[in-house]
Amino acid sequence: MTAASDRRLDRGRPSAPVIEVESLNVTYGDFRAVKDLSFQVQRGEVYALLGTNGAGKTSALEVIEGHRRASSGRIQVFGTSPTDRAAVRSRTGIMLQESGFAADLTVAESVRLIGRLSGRSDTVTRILEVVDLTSKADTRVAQLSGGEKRRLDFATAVYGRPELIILDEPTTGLDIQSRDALWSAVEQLRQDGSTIILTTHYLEEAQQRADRIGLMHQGTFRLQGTVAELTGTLPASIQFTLPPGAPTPPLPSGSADAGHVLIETFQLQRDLKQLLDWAEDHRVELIDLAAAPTRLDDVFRAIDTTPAHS
Ligand SMILES: Nc1ncnc2c1ncn2[C@@H]1O[C@H](COP(=O)(O)OP(=O)(O)OP(=O)(O)O)[C@@H](O)[C@H]1O
Repeated sequence: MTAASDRRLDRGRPSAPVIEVESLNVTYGDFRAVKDLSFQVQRGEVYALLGTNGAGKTSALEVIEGHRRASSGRIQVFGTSPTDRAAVRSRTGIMLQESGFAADLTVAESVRLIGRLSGRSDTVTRILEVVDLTSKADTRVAQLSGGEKRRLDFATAVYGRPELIILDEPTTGLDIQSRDALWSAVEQLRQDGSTIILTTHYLEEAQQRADRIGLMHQGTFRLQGTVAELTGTLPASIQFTLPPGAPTPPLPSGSADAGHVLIETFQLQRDLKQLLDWAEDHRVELIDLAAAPTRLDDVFRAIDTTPAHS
């Protein structure tokens, strides 16, 4: 039995979280970049840390990676300290925000080096296929494009199919095909039992791919949960224009300038049905009718007015 199938079989059993963060604080001098952050990532989850620029995402990830010491707090990875290299490093693949490869090594040499440093076993051929750099195996790192360098960074994280994969803005600078390929590779790793934590500024990706999201602003979580839980914090909207002389619709609504009506609702389907039934009964045409569910973008835009919670 392979390690991967072993892990798949294990997934049904309750197990300790892979990452446990309790009251994490990271300070730079007098500046508190991360303030009392608490969360857990369960085995097999894809967890996305989202947030505004400077929210503290990379600072928090660096502590989980073991690259930075927390100013205070309790952080456990696989039930031990992330700085316990012997226990954690060989089980963890990390893609940093910025590449650190020697410019004069070739792509194949770089991957071989990763392999030796990781302590995991894999083949250069397989990894180059996963990150679609087979045709660049003999190209020097200095000659790679920005997107190709990012794919080589991804190779560092997935070499040897680690149990925990930490990705800091993995798809920044990648074209749409490369982004889709990266997400397919992540999905495959997750199916094989890996746990993934990542940061991204592409909200659509997080909406489609993450099991849970932590939304950070100014060092703290403003919201944490599934996409449905996050979008459920704001109302959806129904908009239309009433023809002159039409009766008043049955639902509480916002501005009616020039007959334009905006209805905000947490019960989109129910209220839309009620409105359509009313319009039919009263023979009213709802001009330019549009119903929009709440999107992650809306939640993100409202971040300034969302109170902090730990
Ligand atoms: N080494 C450092 N010394 C001083 N301040 C730092 C240092 N690293 C980060 N900061 C500050 O800490 C805050 C959080 O930075 P961090 O890189 O963790 O944010 P982020 O959420 O990853 O941001 P982005 O989305 O822009 O990458 C920022 O205000 C940043 O300027």
